[in-house]
Amino acid sequence: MEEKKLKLQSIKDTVEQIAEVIAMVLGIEVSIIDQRGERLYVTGSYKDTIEGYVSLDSVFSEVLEGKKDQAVTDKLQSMTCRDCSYRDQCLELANLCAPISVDGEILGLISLIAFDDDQRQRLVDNQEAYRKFIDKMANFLESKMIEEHSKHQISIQKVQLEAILNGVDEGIISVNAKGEILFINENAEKLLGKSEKGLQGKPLSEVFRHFERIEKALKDITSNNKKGGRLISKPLAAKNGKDARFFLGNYNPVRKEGTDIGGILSFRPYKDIYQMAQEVHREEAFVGFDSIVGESKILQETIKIGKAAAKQNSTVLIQGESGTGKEMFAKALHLASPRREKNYIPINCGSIPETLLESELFGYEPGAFTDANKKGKKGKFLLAHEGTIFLDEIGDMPLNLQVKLLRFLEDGVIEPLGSIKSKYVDVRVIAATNQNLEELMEQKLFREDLFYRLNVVPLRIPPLRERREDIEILAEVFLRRYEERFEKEGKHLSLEAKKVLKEYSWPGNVRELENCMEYALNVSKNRMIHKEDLQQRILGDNPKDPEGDGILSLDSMEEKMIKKALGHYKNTKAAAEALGIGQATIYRKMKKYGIT
Ligand SMILES: Nc1ncnc2c1ncn2[C@@H]1O[C@H](COP(=O)(O)OP(=O)(O)OP(=O)(O)O)[C@@H](O)[C@H]1O
Repeated sequence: MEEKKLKLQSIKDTVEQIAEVIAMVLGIEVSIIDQRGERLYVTGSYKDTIEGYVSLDSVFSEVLEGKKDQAVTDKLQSMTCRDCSYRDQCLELANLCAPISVDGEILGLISLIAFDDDQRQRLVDNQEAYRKFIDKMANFLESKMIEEHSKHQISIQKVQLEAILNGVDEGIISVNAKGEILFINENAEKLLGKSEKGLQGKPLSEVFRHFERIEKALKDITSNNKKGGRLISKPLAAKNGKDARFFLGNYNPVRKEGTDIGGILSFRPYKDIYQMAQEVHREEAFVGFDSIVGESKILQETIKIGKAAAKQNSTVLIQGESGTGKEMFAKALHLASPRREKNYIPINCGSIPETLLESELFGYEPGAFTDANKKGKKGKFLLAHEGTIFLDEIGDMPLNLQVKLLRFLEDGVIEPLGSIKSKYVDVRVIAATNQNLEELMEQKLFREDLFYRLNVVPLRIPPLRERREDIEILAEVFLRRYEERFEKEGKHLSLEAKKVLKEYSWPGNVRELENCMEYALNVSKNRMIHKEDLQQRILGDNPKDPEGDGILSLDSMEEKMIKKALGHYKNTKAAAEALGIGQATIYRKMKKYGIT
């Protein structure tokens, strides 16, 4: 953007007033000329007789070019006037000029003009005093021009700043030292459902519920901290009739020379932040094979097989105990495959009731059942068209669906419920199980033909106890993953704690280790995570209560109760019923605590 230059025209009113003041005080006419030689103002009765621009060979041009000093120019004696092309029309007998300049650049001049002999004589006699006076006046015009220029710059900056603030996704409100609203951006208007007009001048406590508490918290931080308090990620509820709108906000005080002169509140809807956090976590959580942590030879070998398998289109059967990372491998296979741009659709065959699994997988036609969605439903296979479907817990798939899956693997077609026609879909299948499929086959619970169709590329994920070298690095990765969430950064494992971790059998594998680190981070009280900060089961059969007071965390209680119920009933359905939770919930919680 071109920066506006300093110009005398921008203070035209002041130019006129100053010219009149000088003329009145000195009794001599005054002309003020700008940088380009235009007479901006002439006092007295000659106003209309004098030409708009000075001639280029006049004494004024010399002053504007910085060639002449400020002595009186007497027309009768001046060489410049003798050669001036305007000489014959010129009515001026003498003049005294003072340049108006800023930072060495001449931006115009003030000229005292004698139109008669009396004025000329006074000019000659008092030139020293007059010169000082018009110099002062020139200085005044200079500072006025600078002031006008800064005002202009500030107004441009204000417009730019408002455009920036209106362009951000957050709501932004600035307040003065009393907490009254000065500015509110367009997004804040939208989020609060109120207009800027209605909000200007109002205290924030009229806009947000319980803002007084926030102000008090701020004061408390400020009184303990010379730099002044800041609030980060504070929950805010905006008053909106009976309803409230919820946000997370940051408040930054604006301070000048140690004094609060106001503050800036920025806020986003709570919902957005939650979604964003989830997305970031998901993104950060997985980028493919590179996210699979572990340096053991056996794991590296498995990754190598996985990478090679990813390039082909063959069906992969991932086998491994619960929590070994089967799902991770499945996702990594998809991301390393030519299908990576298409859908990856995971489905857990064990956590969906048998009656629903068929429609979940293969969908149904419009009007297939009386209480079904009238438009029909696309099954996971159709959603995964050209991509990958991950059939987790394949060992739990009921036999009738095993037939349908086999049909797909053999002919590439599926049959949605209620349809008489088969549909062709292009889907790569990755299946996983922590069960022993050979045993299931012996018990006739798993079809042999399906097994061989699935097991084209077998991938066995080794349990953690077979790759103890990975334990320390995995533990470290999980500590770093959770430390931000719990705001407990820089924690490390003591040598003793590492030893315990390495010796433990890890029946819940990596998931159990992950939970163990989350727990340890939670309970540890100093920078080092000691062996006492680890869960009791990891410490051994007869561990000491780390707190010594018999109090368990709610998570530990939950884990204990689930184990007790499972031990007692020997099946998940009955255990879930006894605990008063659904079957999907007990599966989720079993997964969480690494219970197999
Ligand atoms: N090598 C690894 N590096 C990093 N994280 C891992 C690794 N292996 C497993 N995990 C983590 O452990 C947890 C369990 O992994 P995942 O769900 O893939 O296991 P799973 O074998 O599919 O379990 P289940 O059989 O119970 O479904 C996840 O949070 C995953 O991020």
